[in-house]
Amino acid sequence: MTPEPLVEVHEDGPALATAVAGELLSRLADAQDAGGVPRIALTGGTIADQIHREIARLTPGSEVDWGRVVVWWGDERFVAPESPDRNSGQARAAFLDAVGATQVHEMPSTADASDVDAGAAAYADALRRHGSGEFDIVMLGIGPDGHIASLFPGFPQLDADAIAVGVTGSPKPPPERISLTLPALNRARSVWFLVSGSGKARAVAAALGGADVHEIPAAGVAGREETVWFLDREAASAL
Ligand SMILES: O=C(O)[C@H](O)[C@@H](O)[C@H](O)[C@H](O)COP(=O)(O)O
Repeated sequence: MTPEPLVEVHEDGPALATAVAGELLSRLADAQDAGGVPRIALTGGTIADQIHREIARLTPGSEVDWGRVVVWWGDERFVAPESPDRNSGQARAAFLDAVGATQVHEMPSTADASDVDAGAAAYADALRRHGSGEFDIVMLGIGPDGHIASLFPGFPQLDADAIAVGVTGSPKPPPERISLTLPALNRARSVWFLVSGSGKARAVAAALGGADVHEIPAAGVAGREETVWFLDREAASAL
């Protein structure tokens, strides 16, 4: 039985980004102090980018050695490696390069795999090889429709039991994506939802209210030890 989700509300997006970045650095430092090499999965999106930039700003004042953090993604757009749409490219620009992250496992691009399903299979193999099916922290944005990663309402991938899946016809452009599945995401010790803005308020309330996962995919994700909803006031306004 996973513990009840925690809800943390911050004034606005910038305050939310600072709080999440600070909490992440604190958790990573604690894990490293205990001799661990923490494994995290990043997400894409607007608030995630703000959080990433705060991580870059706050890291110099932290004890975190980013060379001893293993970085994965929960989802990625299946586009050319240099495309500005790539979640990994955005994260590298926002903080990974600046903080010196070296154990970074990007999801395949169109240059790495013949198609989106082959890319998903390759990422699943990489996760199995590195034994990192057990993430310490998975971070997830959420769409107005309740999607998380690239798992969208009504899509068959919501019922997949593979580690990673290809997605085509995404309602959020670009259309082709690779995503971890619900079983893979739910193997995380901690799941953090990162949500800013009134446009997500209905989805947040529905997910916390026990909506059907096929209607609100966010309702189907929980950490084995912890689930935290990091919200700003607008995103929390329907609770
Ligand atoms: O690749 C993606 O698009 C993301 O992983 C996606 O799941 C995102 O996190 C949400 O759509 C929220 O995005 P915004 O924060 O930009 O609304």
